[in-house]
Amino acid sequence: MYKIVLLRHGESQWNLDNRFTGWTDVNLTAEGEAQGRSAGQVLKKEGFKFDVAYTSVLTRAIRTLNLCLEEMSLNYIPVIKHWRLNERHYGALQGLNKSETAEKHGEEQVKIWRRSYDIPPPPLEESDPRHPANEPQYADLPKDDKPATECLKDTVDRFLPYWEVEIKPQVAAGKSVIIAAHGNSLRALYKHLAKVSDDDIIGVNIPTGMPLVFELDEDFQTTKFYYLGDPEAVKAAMDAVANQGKAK
Ligand SMILES: O=C(O)[C@@H](CO)OP(=O)(O)O
Repeated sequence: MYKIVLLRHGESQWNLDNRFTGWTDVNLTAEGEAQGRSAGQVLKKEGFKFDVAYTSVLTRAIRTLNLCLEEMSLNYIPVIKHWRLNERHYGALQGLNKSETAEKHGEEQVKIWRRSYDIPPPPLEESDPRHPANEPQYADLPKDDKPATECLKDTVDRFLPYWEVEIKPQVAAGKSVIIAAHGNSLRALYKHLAKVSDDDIIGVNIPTGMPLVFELDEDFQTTKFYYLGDPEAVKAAMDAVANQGKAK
């Protein structure tokens, strides 16, 4: 049996401001830092130890992972950063307030942009400084890999090859793995591991800073998955994420 841990980054400044974030590289709030540390404490208490960690190239996930590993006295393990674990690109919505967008376009439209499987938000122009074509950390990426926007399906399509080719072989080789990433990039992996349908993934919300454990059999079929922590707090945090797209 294999066990892997998925960890969404702690609260970011734009989570607090309720703004669409995507590939925007915002930092953690003090609360987000505390969530990263508390995830590490819970994992340590539950007896988890990791051999290797994967994260995105975005500060909020990298720092959450580092704070978590520090609490676990695991600063020494390899941390592999890859853009394929980045948050779903939110296109031209990046930077906008979610409630204000719901007031302007309607809650239903915002829910489609936030949670539908295959409808992407409006794209960024390639000339926009926020487009990955204009950001130095993505200079080496082939042009076709630099998104102007993404729906969840696009995120699945770029995350799963990395899971299959890089992460899964490590797990199969007996390494204990933690993946620190983002609400929607983790929904992409969750959808695959928990075999959630395109329709049902709309209802899945992943809270910040709460370790999510997947138990897998030898064939990498999920036998069980659960959050560590108080179930009521987990439920309240999931509902809070869902409600971010409501008009005020
Ligand atoms: O803004 C974002 O990038 C994501 C995660 O914070 O938000 P949402 O939950 O609305 O998909």
